[in-house]
Amino acid sequence: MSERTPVVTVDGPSGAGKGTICHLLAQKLGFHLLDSGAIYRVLALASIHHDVELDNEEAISLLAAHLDVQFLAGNENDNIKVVLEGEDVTRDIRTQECSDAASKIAAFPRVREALLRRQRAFEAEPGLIADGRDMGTVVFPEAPVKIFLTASAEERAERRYNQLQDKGFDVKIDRLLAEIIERDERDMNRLVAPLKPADDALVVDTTGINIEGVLDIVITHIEKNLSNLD
Ligand SMILES: Nc1ncnc2c1ncn2[C@@H]1O[C@H](COP(=O)(O)OP(=O)(O)O)[C@@H](O)[C@H]1O
Ligand SMILES: Nc1ccn([C@@H]2O[C@H](COP(=O)(O)OP(=O)(O)O)[C@@H](O)[C@H]2O)c(=O)n1
Repeated sequence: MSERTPVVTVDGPSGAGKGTICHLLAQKLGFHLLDSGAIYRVLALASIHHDVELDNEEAISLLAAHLDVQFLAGNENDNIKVVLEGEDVTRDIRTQECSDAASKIAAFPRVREALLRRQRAFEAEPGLIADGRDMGTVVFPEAPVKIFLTASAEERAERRYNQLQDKGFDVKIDRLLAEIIERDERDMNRLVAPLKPADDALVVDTTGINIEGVLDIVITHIEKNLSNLD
């Protein structure tokens, strides 16, 4: 990693608000954005499309090395468009099936290794906001600013429920909560790059704090730690 490019890492469990806060930060600071979870989700979908069993580490790491994915900037309020092998999969990668599959394949060391360079290539001037589980611990360990967002599982399930309902998905809150707890366990207990705060991360429990409140806390921390912001 170059010493000059400012990288802000934002890690944490599902529904903690990483994506939301990272979009707002990238807009405010004019930085690039890495949604690393989307890469794991796309790889999971590619595995399903190619009929690769989700326990086949070798085949999935091979797919990872050759993954044909593009992240295309939408218009200002739009999310980034995700294109896998020429097909728009922006919506398909957000299903519960894909979340579950992503967290299963993300536990394989060779899969993570195969995706490392692709993630680091997002680092570019004037700066990068990196959203994920291991951004501060593994992918950008020298980042000058690290944040770890969390919230109670119940609140995260409720946020996810409202979000998926707004997008027109038919979901049940009990199932979402169970899925979030199961995914947290798998992400926190895997042998490589487990979900945990970096030693030098600011940990923010966002339970009961609205998006604006969280953004204030995070911006204050960034301003204190990135000296060259205007
Ligand atoms: N602090 C917050 N309070 C209430 N809702 C939130 C908060 N942060 C995010 N949300 C909402 O919760 C949902 C999940 O947030 P998201 O940013 O996708 O989480 P993550 O990327 O960590 O999984 C979104 O609909 C978002 O608008
Ligand atoms: N840096 C990352 C990002 C995601 N992941 C995996 O990919 C899954 C989906 O990530 P995501 O960030 O899109 O998930 P949500 O927080 O949006 O629910 C996670 O449950 C992790 O298992 C990972 O292992 N490492």
